[in-house]
Amino acid sequence: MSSVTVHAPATIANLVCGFDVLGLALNDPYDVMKLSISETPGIRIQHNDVYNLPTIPEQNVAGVSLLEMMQELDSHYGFDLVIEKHIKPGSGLGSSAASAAGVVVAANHLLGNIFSKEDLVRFAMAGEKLASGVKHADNISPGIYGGITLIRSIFPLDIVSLTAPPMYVAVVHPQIEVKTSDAREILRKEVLLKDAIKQWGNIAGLVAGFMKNDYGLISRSLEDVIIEPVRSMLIPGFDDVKKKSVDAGALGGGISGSGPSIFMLCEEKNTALKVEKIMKDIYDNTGLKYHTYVTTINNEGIKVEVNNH
Ligand SMILES: Nc1ncnc2c1ncn2[C@@H]1O[C@H](COP(=O)(O)OP(=O)(O)O)[C@@H](O)[C@H]1O
Ligand SMILES: N[C@@H](CCOP(=O)(O)O)C(=O)O
Repeated sequence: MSSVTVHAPATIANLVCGFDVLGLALNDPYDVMKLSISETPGIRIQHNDVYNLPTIPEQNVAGVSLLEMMQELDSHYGFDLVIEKHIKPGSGLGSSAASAAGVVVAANHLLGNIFSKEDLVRFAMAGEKLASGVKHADNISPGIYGGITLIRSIFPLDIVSLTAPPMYVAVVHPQIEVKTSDAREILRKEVLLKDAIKQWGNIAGLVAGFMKNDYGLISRSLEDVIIEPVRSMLIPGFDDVKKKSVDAGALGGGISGSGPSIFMLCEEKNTALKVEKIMKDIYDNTGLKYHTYVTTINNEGIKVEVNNH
């Protein structure tokens, strides 16, 4: 039986102004998944973690993504999947996307890389639909392509890999659960033209800032006038973290995905460490449990290791 082990990274969707269109992959944390291909049909899932997630394939985002892929295969293979989750579900760090993207990358490897990266995103979006009710690709794409990606269009898929200057990312994950489906439900369905103009100026500015290695432009563009004012109300300490981090020299930041995690981009490692300290001080005062990370952008994306038996 052949098997591979993949490291599926956490991802930060939206990158403040780019709701559903921008995302980046992180070097830490990541899930570890072992996938084996066998001649016994069906998908068998085991979770070696503390999150009590469903193991029935149709209820697990990894199972649903793999089923989507299997519909396009002629042969009737079976798969055994062991998931060791380190990215807490409902963290805003792309926990569901890590499972959905990780499993299709692993299966593609076992099948001889017959599918393109774009195909893999298409399969994994079925997992995101299960988790959040909507097919969005802003977490899955950076996992599969690595680095920072722009989803110019979802139907049909048009994914653009962006380059960016080196940056450090400080993240705080307050231990409250915000389900992506709930955090989407509370959003207004219409936007004012004046807000839309600000928002698309910021998205264009952020993409240009990444591509031109222009930290000043990146910093000025990290502003969200549409989603953040609504969702930030669900996150205790949000305004404080953001203001004090920017005062300490962070380029800017905001809600990671749909929250509750908050991220800050920094040019220097020292600044990211200062921001982490600010995050810790603020959450120590709230009494909420939390976890922090200081990490960098993962340009490689999901890492595949072949297991030798
Ligand atoms: N393999 C899986 N990994 C993570 N979440 C899963 C998985 N399978 C099903 N889910 C469900 O998906 C939801 C978590 O997704 P979501 O709210 O988008 O969190 P996140 O922001 O961390 O991705 C939870 O309801 C969880 O039960
Ligand atoms: N664009 C989505 C991203 C959700 O990310 P997650 O990490 O919270 O699953 C949204 O903002 O709803």
